Amino acid sequence: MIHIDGSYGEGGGQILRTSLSLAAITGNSIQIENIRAGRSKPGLAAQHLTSVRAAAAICNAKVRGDALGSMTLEFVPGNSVLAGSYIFDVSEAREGGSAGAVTLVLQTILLPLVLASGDSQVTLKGGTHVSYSPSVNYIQQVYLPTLQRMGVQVEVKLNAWGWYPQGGGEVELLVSGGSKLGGINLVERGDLQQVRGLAVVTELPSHIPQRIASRAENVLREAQLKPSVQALRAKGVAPGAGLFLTAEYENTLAGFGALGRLGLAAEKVADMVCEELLKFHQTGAPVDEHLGDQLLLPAALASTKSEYRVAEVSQHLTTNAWVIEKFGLARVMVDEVEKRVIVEPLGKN
Ligand SMILES: Nc1ncnc2c1ncn2[C@@H]1O[C@H](COP(=O)(O)OP(=O)(O)OP(=O)(O)O)[C@@H](O)[C@H]1O
Repeated sequence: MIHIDGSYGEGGGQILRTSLSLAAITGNSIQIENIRAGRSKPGLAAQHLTSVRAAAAICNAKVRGDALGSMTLEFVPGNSVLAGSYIFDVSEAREGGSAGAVTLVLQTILLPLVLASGDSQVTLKGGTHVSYSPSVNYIQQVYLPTLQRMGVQVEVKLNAWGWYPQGGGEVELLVSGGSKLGGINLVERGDLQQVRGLAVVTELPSHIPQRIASRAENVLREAQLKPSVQALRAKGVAPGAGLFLTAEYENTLAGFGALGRLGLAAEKVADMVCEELLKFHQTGAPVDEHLGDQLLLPAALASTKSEYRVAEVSQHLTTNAWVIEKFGLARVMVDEVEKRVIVEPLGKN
C-alpha cells in the first residue's frame, strides 16, 4: 500500500488523479489522506469523485472513502486495466449536477487505457470548458499531439460544449490500446510557424466571436506573429464564450485560453489570452506552464528518458514530480534555475 499525503505542495486535485492513474497502471493499492487540503473547499468534489469512479471502473478497484467531501481514500485495484466501452458523467456525482472538468477525468484514465491491451471508447459528460483546467481545445491541440509524439494514439471529439457553471458538455474518446511510450525531447522550440485559434460562443450573438477573433488577430499581428483565428457560433445547452489559441513552433506546441463571462468585454477576453501567449513567446521556452506538469506522467511511463524546458516551474509540476517518485517508476529532476525537467524512467513499468 502506497501512502500519499494530499496536502503536500500544491495540495490540489492533481495529487489524487496522478495517484489513481498510477495505481491502476501498476496495480499498487493506495491510501490518500488530506485530499485537496490546500483548497478552500477540501476533499473530493464532483470531478474528483468521478475520476475515482472512472479509475475504479477500469481496473475493478475496491474503494473506500468515495463520497463528496471525503478527505481520505483507499483504492485497491482488482485486476489489470481492462480496455472497453465506458461512460462517465460528472453531473451524477452531485445532486443538482456539476460542471466539473471532464478533461481532468480524461487525463486520469487516458494513460491506463493507452497501456492496456485492446482499444477503448469512452464518453465523458460534464464541463468541457472550465477555468483552472485544460479546455477540450487544449487537449486536442496541445496535449494529445505532444503525447502522440511519445506513441500515444487517441482521438477526442467534442460532441457538445459544456461551459462552467452549467456543464452539460460531452466528449468522446477513442483510445488505441497496447501502446509503448517513448521519451520526448523538448529543449529547443524552433521558430514560430503560426498562431491558430478559435473564438467561440454558444447561444450568444455572432458579433461576439467575431469581435474576439479580430481583436486577437490585430494584437498578435502588431506583435509580428502570424495569427489565424476562426470565429464560430455553435449550439449549446447554455450561453458561453471563449478564445483558445495554439502557438505552433517548429518543434513544439503551446496553448492559451480564457472564458468569456457576463460583463467582460469580448475584446478583453482576446487581450487576456494574447497577453498570456506573448509572455510565453518572450520566454523562449518550448513547453508552457501547464503542459510542464502534464508531461511528467507520460514521461515517467516511457521506456526512455525525457527532457524539456518550461516557461515556468509551477508548484503543480514539483508536486506531480513528488507523487510520481512515490511509485518508484522514474526519477524526476527539476532544475528551477534553468527551468529544465529531466525524467528518467527506472524500467519498472
Ligand atoms: N489554462 C489551462 N490550460 C491547460 N491546463 C490547465 C490550465 N489551467 C489549469 N490546467 C491544468 O489543470 C490541472 C489542475 O490541477 P489541480 O491540482 O489544480 O486540479 P483540480 O482538480 O482543479 O484541483 P483543485 O480544485 O484542487 O484546484 C493541472 O494539470 C494544470 O496544469
